[in-house]
Amino acid sequence: MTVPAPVLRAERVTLGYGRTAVVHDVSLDVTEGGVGLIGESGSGKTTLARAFLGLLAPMSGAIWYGDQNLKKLDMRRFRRDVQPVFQAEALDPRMSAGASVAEALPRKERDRVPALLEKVGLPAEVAGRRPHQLSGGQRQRVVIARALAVSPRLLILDEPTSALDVTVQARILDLLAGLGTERLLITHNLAVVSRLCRTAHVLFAGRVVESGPTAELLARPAHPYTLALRDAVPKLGGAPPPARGRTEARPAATGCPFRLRCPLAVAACERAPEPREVGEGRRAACHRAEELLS
Ligand SMILES: Nc1ncnc2c1ncn2[C@@H]1O[C@H](COP(=O)(O)OP(=O)(O)OP(=O)(O)O)[C@@H](O)[C@H]1O
Repeated sequence: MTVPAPVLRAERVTLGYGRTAVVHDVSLDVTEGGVGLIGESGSGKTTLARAFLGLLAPMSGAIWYGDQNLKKLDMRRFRRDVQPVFQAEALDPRMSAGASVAEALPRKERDRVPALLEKVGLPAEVAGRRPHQLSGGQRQRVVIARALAVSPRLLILDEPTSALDVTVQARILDLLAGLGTERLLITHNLAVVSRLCRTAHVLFAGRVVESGPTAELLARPAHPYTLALRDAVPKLGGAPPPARGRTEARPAATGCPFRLRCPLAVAACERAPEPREVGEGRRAACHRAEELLS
């Protein structure tokens, strides 16, 4: 079986602001079937997404689009191929939904607005309304229609449903799943990743601590941080999950960054674990991954 080439690839990328690195030595491929970046606030998800969009140059390492380094790429073409889907709050409050979508289209293609609105499940009359006259779900659909206007190859979605209530969220996820456009999804919501991404990468303190097929990674985490994230999801009607480790502790500056919060930490964790293969298609940066998996 031939493995399709990744759409985008981060190769040993370190990213930061000024001289401060916040994403460290990350390698990951954006492959077919949807890729999710999971992690708590401040773990570096948006920073990595900005680098994948060509908005932030790596301090070291490289981002590849096919066989081309983003640094040397014709960005006009790239910006059509790889589209961000921002949160609906980014819509211009003075513009109607139709005008917002039309703005993203080349002038001679502006008659495609009704078809694009229909594609994202919006009735034609919505075109004349401004953002405050739309529901949260409708606003998010307008944002998606804008991104689809240039027929992109890949969507980079940053928390596309976090501002929406659960039923609206489910309908937007159905819409995204049915589009057939490749996606890189950034979220702290594991249910969203399960629905839209075949592969998931878990980020902690700017490092990928675990990667693998989403279903297996969530069913049987190989890193204690993935386990903590999974078990922190409140179950409807269930008791709150028991606290694991010290959730308030900052990432450790030396050794494994998760060790001060980790219920499984041992002396060996003072030495930083390298990411390594821990099963088919699975990698984890934890000295105790095999124990956790068994
Ligand atoms: N423009 C900036 N200047 C300086 N530091 C920044 C800037 N943007 C983000 N950071 C820092 O980089 C780190 C990673 O932030 P980032 O926004 O990538 O995290 P995140 O995982 O996307 O978080 P969230 O889920 O809250 O959006 C944080 O420590 C943050 O404070």
